[in-house]
Amino acid sequence: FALLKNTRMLKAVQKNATKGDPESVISAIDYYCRHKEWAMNVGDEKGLILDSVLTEVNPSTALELGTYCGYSTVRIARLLSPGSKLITVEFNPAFAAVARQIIAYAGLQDKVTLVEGPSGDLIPKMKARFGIKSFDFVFLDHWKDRYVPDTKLLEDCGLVSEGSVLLADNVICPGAPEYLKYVRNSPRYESRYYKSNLEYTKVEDGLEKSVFLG
Ligand SMILES: O=C(NCCCCCn1ccnc1)c1cc(-c2ccc(F)cc2)cc(O)c1O
Ligand SMILES: [Mg+2]
Repeated sequence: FALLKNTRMLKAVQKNATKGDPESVISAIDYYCRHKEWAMNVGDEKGLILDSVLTEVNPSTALELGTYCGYSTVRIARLLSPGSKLITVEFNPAFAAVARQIIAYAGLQDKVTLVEGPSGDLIPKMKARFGIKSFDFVFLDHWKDRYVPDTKLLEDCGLVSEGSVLLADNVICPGAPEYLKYVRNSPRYESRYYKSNLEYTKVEDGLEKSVFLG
């Protein structure tokens, strides 16, 4: 049933959004998830925080861990400067299939590379495969117990450098307590919590922004 939900979301985008217009794709998904079926997109409220952090960083290379249906992928890619690139990683092929179509519908496919597979295997291959020096911005929104191991992996692979910004979704709900401990206790990060709500609900959640100090 959950997989069918994603195709229903795609249908809602194709029906209600304008092809090539990212804002209308974002609105169509938010409307669908608020009024028809809840889904685990970062959503409109936390999305505004994502937008503001992204605009501040203005990354030339960005990484997203956890594509899902591509909602935050579209939010990020629509704000990238010309020539900037976003790599997004999704483990679930059914999610990835829907995301590709939603990203294409928004007209952002030239800015986005969607890679399918386990983040733990893909991260060490990023430099070789994509010629990435390091990521200026990383959005963590995948399995919450992968936030710490994948952050350590990014450090060990030299994929974050001084000034790189990590932004993590769901640090309260479902929660990523080990991650909060890691970035808040590490002398290598300057961390800040942005209080918000779980997408489309009144439940508390928030985003943690952590600047890598090198
Ligand atoms: O689990 C989440 N995301 C990961 C999905 C799978 C990632 C697969 N993958 C991709 C790449 N590598 C692995 C998530 C969950 C919730 C939530 C909150 C409350 C509730 F009652 C139920 C669910 C809210 C979110 O905002 C989330 O992001
Ligand atoms: Mg999330």
